[in-house]
This record gives sequence, C-alpha cells and structure tokens, in this order.
Amino acid sequence: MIQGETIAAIATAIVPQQGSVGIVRLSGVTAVAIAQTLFHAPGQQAWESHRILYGYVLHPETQATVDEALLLLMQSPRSYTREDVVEFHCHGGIMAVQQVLQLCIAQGARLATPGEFTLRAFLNGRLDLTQAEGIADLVGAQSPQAAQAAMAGIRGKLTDVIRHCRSRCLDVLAEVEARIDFADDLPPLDQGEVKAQLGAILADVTQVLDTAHQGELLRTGLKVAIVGQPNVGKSSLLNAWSRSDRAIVTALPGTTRDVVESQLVVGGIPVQVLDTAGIRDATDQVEQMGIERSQSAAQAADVVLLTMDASVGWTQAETDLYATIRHKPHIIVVNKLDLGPPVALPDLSVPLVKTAAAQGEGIDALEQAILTIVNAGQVTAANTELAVNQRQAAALTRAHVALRQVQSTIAALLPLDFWTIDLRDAIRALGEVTGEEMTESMLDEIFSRFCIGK
Ligand SMILES: Nc1nc2c(c(=O)[nH]1)N(C=O)[C@@H](CNc1ccc(C(=O)N[C@@H](CCC(=O)O)C(=O)O)cc1)CN2
Ligand SMILES: Nc1nc2c(ncn2[C@@H]2O[C@H](COP(=O)(O)OP(=O)(O)OP(=O)(O)O)[C@@H](O)[C@H]2O)c(=O)[nH]1
Ligand SMILES: [Mg+2]
Repeated sequence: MIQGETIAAIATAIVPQQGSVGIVRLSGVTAVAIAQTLFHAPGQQAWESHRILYGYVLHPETQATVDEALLLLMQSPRSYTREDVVEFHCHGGIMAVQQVLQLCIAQGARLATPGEFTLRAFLNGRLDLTQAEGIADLVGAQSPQAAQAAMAGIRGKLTDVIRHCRSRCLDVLAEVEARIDFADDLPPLDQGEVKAQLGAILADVTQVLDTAHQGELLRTGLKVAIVGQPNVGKSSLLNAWSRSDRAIVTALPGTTRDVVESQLVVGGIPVQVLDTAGIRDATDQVEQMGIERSQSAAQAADVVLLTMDASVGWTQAETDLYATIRHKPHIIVVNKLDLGPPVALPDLSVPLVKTAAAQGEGIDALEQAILTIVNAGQVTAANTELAVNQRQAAALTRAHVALRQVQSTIAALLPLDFWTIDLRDAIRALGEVTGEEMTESMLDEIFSRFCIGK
C-alpha cells in the first residue's frame, strides 16, 4: 500500500456545544509519528493497531496539556482509508479539537479537502463510487427511509447489480470480438443468445433507472409552501402538521410577517414546510415585504398549498393568487371546515383537501395528496433498497441508449464491428456508475460535495 501525504481534519461537528466528544482524524504516511510526538500515554500502554490509548495531548515545545484524550490507532491497510489512520478523541466543543488540529498541522500534516478521506478509501479500493456516494447520502439523510436507502448503497447493493450488468456486457463483447478476429476457427455467433442477453441486461438497467425518482425525493426532499389570503389558517396548518407551536396564530389578519419553516417527514420523504405571510394589498411596509417573501417562497417551492377559508369561500382574491401558482404542482386546501360546508369552491379540476387546522383534522389527507402529486409511490424500506442519484441515473441512461443502439444495429443486419462500438459505450457508462471508468476531474467534482473530515 502506497500511502499519501498525511491529511488531517476535525471529523465531528464543529458547531459549538454540539457534542461531548470531538474527533481529529489523521491519515497518511506520518500519521503515527505525529501522534507519537503529540500524545503522551502514561504507564505500559502498547502502541498497537486497533487499540485505544488513554492519555494527554501535550504541546511539543511547551509541554502544556492541550487535552485529556483517547487515541485510536488503525494501521494500514486495516483502516477506513487503508492508510495509517490515527484518531484523537478529544473533549467536545471547539477549542480542544481546533488546538489538536493545529498541532497536527504544525507537525507536517495538511488540512484535508472535503471528502478526501473517502476519496483515499475509494482510490485504495476499499469502496467503489456508489458506496462512497452512499456514505455522503447517509451523512446528509433527513429521514429514516433516506438513511436506509443510503445504507443500501454503502453495503454495495447497487454496485452488485451494476457490476453484474457490466460483466455480462463484457461477455457479449468478447463473443463478438472473437468472431471478428478468428471468424474461421469458431462456430458462428449465436444471435438468439446475444439478443436474449442484451434484453436481460436492458431489463435490469431499466429497473434500476426506475428508482431515480424515489432516490431524488429521498435525497433532496420537498419544499412545500403554504400560501393564501390573511387569516385563512396557514400558520394553524403548519402548527397542526408539525404538532408544534412553531408559528404565531392570532385572529388578526396579517399575523405572519416572515417565512416560518418546519422540517417534517412525509411518507419517508424529508419535507420542508414554509408558512408565509397572507397575501393582500398591504399598506404596511413590513407586511408588504413579508408578502414579497411569500411570493418568492411559492415560486421556489416544489408544491404549493393554496389555502382558503371555507366560511368565506373562493373569491376573486383566490383566483388572482391561483394565477400566480398554477404553473407549479399545487393543492387547494379548504380550511376551517368545522365552520360548516364551504360557501363556494373553485371551479377547477385540481386536487382539493379539506381541513380543520385548528382541530388538527385533514392532515393525513393532505399528506396523501402531496405524495400523489409528486408521484412518490410507496417510499418504504422495502423498495428503497436501490435508489440511484442523478449522476448514476445519467450514466445509466447512457448505458440504456447504447444497449438499445446495439439492438438496432443487430436488427439492421450491420457488420459485427458496429456492434462493438455501442457495446463499448454501454460498458464505459456502466463503469462510470461504480467508478471503474472515471477521470480525475469527475472524481474531484463528486468528492468535493462531501463535508470536510469525511
Ligand atoms: N471513530 C470513528 N467512527 C466511525 C468511523 C471512523 O472513521 N472513526 N467511520 C468512518 O466513516 C464509520 C465506520 N466506518 C469504518 C469503516 C471501515 C473501517 C476500517 O478500519 N476498515 C478496515 C479494517 C476493518 C478490520 O478491522 O478488519 C478495512 O475495511 O480494511 C473503519 C471504520 C463510522 N464510525
Ligand atoms: N374555526 C376554525 N378556525 C381556525 C381554523 N384554522 C385557523 N383558525 C383560526 O383562524 C385565525 C387565523 O389563523 P392563522 O393560522 O393565524 O391564519 P394565517 O393564515 O396564518 O393568517 P396570517 O398569518 O395573518 O396570514 C385564528 O384565530 C385561528 O385560530 C380552523 O380550522 N377552524
Ligand atoms: Mg400566519
């Protein structure tokens, strides 16, 4: 194992007071030497791999005690990066980890770039690209289902399927090339067999591609904006939905002045709900600015909930507002249903949900309507075993196109050389999913999206 220059980073959250323990991680050729310079382990503790040492981090010049800490050694290749890895498990907060990191830098380590530990794990063959992306997804997951899908990626479920597709393509390519090179010495190509193989591979690629929408919903989640006239019950809806008193509710129209956010999980999908200022012709400057924010929130949302008051009914104001959001996926929420049946409903064929937010009624129906409108299907643990991301989907789409092209080439009775061109394209595209065929700049681009210390 060739080890790179030693990199260092704080591996835990650096938000103040957010953890009782903080970890500084080192990986590379001088990691152990740096630890031996900085860490004093009293008594007869052995510096062995996969052992924890107890002791003190001491400033090498002043001998001042920087922290009381635990030290974890993981010797190459039995580590996350497959290089020598050392972790200082310090007290939490920011001072201890920052000072230990500074001491490591002073001893010659360099600050790791985002994702660099995982990049090294990838380059040293400990994980492939889909697994590395699974790790980033797990760190960013905002719902248990999103975490479950990420974990499937880490465990190599997608890798297995894609590798199998790629190796079958390589088999077909070998058969075809053999007929080109040694046509006289071999029996003719079994075209039926080749067609069957291609059909089977295409079916597998299609099945994986079909998970892209679920994957996108789980990873990026949804932004849902509640808009409507003042006093229709938008803030009450947010509160009922999030089972909290997140937003101020009063009987006065114009209560909400700024966008109020709440993070929820709907059917496994992370959902950011935005309660907004009621929209009307306001003279108050603060309210007017709030209304501008409502309008931007609606335009930035994935789904807009146009909320109305059943006891007032659908008015010209709703018609005007509707015109501004009709190009977005939207649902009409008829609130305050407890005050009696709606006076007037819109003459539109759009999804409509009836609620009584103050009583917490209608939330289930609202969630169902949202899942339907974004075509969420059933995001359950059972079918999130595979959930490809946009990058993987783009590569799989190229593989799909190339495989279809091979089928057309065969059907058009073109010579064998033509088959191999598209087969190679498909093989390259499948290799991009797992990272077997990647350029350095593609890798930099992917890993730079990771957080520092990962
Ligand atoms: N303290 C700490 N906790 C952590 C991590 C870490 O780096 N440090 N991880 C980091 O993300 C995750 C655990 N992932 C890990 C994956 C592989 C190895 C590892 O050493 N693998 C070697 C040898 C395993 C063995 O002893 O046989 C290997 O696969 O070759 C370590 C951590 C989550 N928890
Ligand atoms: N009867 C009844 N009253 C409701 C319901 N939902 C909200 N209200 C009441 O309507 C009033 C306005 O509620 P809010 O949730 O503040 O309305 P809003 O749309 O956020 O109002 P603005 O922030 O001013 O735009 C409050 O007095 C609520 O208690 C409901 O379902 N039924
Ligand atoms: Mg409000």
